[in-house]
Amino acid sequence: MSTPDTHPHGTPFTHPDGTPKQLFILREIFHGRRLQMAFVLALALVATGATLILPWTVGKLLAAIQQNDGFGTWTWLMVAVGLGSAAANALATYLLSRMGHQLVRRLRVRTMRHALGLGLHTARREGAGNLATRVTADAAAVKGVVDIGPIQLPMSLVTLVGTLAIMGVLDWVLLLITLGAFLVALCVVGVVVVALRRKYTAIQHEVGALAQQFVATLEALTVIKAHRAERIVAAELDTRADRVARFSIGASAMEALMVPVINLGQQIALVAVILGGGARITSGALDLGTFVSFLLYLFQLTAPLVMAMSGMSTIQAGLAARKRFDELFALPSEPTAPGSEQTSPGEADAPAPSPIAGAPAVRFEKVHFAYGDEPVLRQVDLTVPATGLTAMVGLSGSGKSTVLGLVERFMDPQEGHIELFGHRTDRWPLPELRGRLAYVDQESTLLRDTVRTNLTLGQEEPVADDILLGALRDVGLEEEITRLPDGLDTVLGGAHNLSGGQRQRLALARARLSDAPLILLDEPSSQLDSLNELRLRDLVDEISQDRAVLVVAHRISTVRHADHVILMDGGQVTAQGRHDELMHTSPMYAELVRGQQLGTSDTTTPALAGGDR
Ligand SMILES: Nc1ncnc2c1ncn2[C@@H]1O[C@H](COP(=O)(O)OP(=O)(O)OP(=O)(O)O)[C@@H](O)[C@H]1O
Repeated sequence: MSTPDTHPHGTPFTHPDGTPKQLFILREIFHGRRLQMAFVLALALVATGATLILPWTVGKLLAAIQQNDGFGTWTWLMVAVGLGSAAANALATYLLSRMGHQLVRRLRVRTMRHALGLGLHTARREGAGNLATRVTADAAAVKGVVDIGPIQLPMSLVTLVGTLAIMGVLDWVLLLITLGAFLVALCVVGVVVVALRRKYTAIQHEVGALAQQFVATLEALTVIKAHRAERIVAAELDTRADRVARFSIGASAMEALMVPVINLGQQIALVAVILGGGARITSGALDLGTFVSFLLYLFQLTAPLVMAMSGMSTIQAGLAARKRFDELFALPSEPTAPGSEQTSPGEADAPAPSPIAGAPAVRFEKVHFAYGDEPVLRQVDLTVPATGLTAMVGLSGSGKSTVLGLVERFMDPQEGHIELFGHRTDRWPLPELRGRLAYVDQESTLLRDTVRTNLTLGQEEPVADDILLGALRDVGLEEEITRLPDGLDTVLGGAHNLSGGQRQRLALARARLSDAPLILLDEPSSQLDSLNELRLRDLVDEISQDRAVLVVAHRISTVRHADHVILMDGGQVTAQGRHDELMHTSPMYAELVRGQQLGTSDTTTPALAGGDR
């Protein structure tokens, strides 16, 4: 059985070629920037070369001073080499860092687009906080690889090898003494670098989980405060933060080992070289100038070594983050995402089918669907006529919202098929399919954006103010919106929030403005007062004259009004027909209606979606 975001035939949510889209950091940096990269490389080589010859010029200067001959030239050369090395180094670092920021920008854009293009179920399973961490902390970790990986780390290694080579030329015996002294230190550091990778993976995973839990907590803030549960949820968050800290402290302990171990290696090497060098000078095998140069190279050895080792740990963190990006990019996206590279064969490129005249707006045939193992819809057959109002009723949890989600293709059925205006939904290009639907979800979700944006969501052309105000008038919201400080341009969500009923009406106005031939309304009147409910009824009547409206009905008044009623029970359609017919033919429907009529004080518009199953 396929997962909810997976089509039974492998489309639309599977990868076109079945391979995960990996993040190749170095390839991404070099792509289209070969010249710039070559320039940075040249600068880095100049800086490294200058660093390598600096001690040699010092040795020459010393010799010139001893012989009192030409030390001015060597002084100037030494200063020029020192300054040249610093300038080339600074410029290379800046250019590389700039490229890193550009790469991170591209990575963030790609991540956000990919996240927006994920199937709804997948995105929710991943979690908002966890996805957001990819754009923040994980992207920053990848930047570390760019700063270190392509230039600094190789240059450190070149400097290291170059320094060792020059030391070998100066005195190979002293070089052997140096290597022996450093060997143990390097082994310890090598083990630490490998262990760090595991630590960084764990830290990034825990940071994602912490962000995820924090976001989920903030989303539930009203309930948390109302139940004075701040302390309990804070304690849970503390536990998560503790886990992050524990792993981070473990990593810090390892990182802290590196520099002292290398320094210790250097100290031991220094003592050994001084003793060995003294003996060799005494025996005449080594002169003082060469010995001083050797010592300077020995001092210079630590910097590239520390850089290489700490660079390795930064790279380990970046590679652990890269794995998290790879995991995200491997998640299949819907073929609707803006700029999505993923299309489903034969689907996204296909022209939109023309609606078949006389075909119903929606037809389910033997549809079976489960979010996990437990079936939510079983063998569902239903029809929504191309015009008129169709009401779907049933107890809570009977699968009504799931039916709407399947029509929208937020997920696909595991068995059976669904038709929209005579064509199977899996044959419609997804944007075309959704372009034919207007959907008001159960929560009447609004964007944290202006009233105007919320009203015209999905419309490509700007809509005139009088049309927007007309739609607001139809849902009784015109006055309330014009009273807001910036009217249609007031940003909702922050200082200006709407009540539940106002949100519901705004969402209805958005559906009103759309010219979609099928309107899906998920309990649109659950928070409306009787006056606004009457408005809604008029509005739906008007819209359904020439279009199909499928409404998950909450109130008996809506159902009475409907041209067609679908009764759901336990994931199955148990009856379909007109309200009057069903009152006679379906005892369950009659009982539901009567039970609800008795169970409410408002006998004119009693609620129909009743108690939990
Ligand atoms: N995203 C999801 N993941 C897992 N299970 C889900 C998910 N959404 C819904 N369900 C389950 O599917 C079943 C049907 O849910 P659905 O929301 O379709 O019912 P409904 O009839 O619309 O209920 P209500 O009237 O309360 O809104 C329920 O048992 C619910 O727990």
